[in-house]
Amino acid sequence: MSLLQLRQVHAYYGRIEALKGVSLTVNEGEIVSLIGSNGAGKSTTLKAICGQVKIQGSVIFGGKDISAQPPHRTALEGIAHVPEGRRIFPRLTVKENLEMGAFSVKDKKKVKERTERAFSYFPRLKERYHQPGGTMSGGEQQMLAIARALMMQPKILLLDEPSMGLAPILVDQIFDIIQELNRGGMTILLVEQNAYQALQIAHRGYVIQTGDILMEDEARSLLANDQVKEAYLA
Ligand SMILES: Nc1ncnc2c1ncn2[C@@H]1O[C@H](COP(=O)(O)OP(=O)(O)OP(=O)(O)O)[C@@H](O)[C@H]1O
Repeated sequence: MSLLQLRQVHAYYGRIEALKGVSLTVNEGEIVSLIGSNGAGKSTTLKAICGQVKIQGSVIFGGKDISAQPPHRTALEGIAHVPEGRRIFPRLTVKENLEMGAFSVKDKKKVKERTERAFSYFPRLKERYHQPGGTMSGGEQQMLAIARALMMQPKILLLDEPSMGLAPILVDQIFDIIQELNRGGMTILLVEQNAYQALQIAHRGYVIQTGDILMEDEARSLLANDQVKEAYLA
């Protein structure tokens, strides 16, 4: 069943048309990877979904048109966005960062349960519970950014370049965790420049180029596609 649908979405930064009619679907339980080169419109697609840019066209989530909704509303609908550059609160501890992720949840017991659940995916964060986020390694900060997004118990995770700037061993760990989250039932839309690994863990994928969807297919077909290999997997 389709959880998220973009229908002919156009997005603008002033006069720049960053998305030129993007249509894509994410079904419940899937990992869908959106790949493309620098400036292709990957981050803008995620921003369009969560209401951070002005759009034309429609975004349908769980059967409801959420096109005109601002970010705090789309978050409440169940859309969690982990932006590029892992914007955690650097001076707050891991614990406080996680609590901020669940700011609208008043029941402390629930917050604690969710924290424990996040730690089951990210045991490293448990060891760093009282450490300020900004003093942790890049990989740990990425883990914290994802864990914080999980605190709202979203229906979908939008991940923007989670592997960016990480050492290969940490990239592998992050991709493993993304897969594990998906096995636990989380639906994921993954934006990545690391096209090879992103397609390896995805069910389906889309290729975006200068604001247009160029291709869509099963991830394994995209991995085997000569055009994709030449442009994105070389
Ligand atoms: N705030 C902004 N103001 C003006 N133009 C912008 C802004 N943000 C993005 N753009 C432009 O919109 C287009 C798409 O950018 P976007 O960040 O979505 O690409 P991307 O595929 O995520 O690239 P990258 O991998 O480099 O992050 C680019 O041409 C970019 O220069």
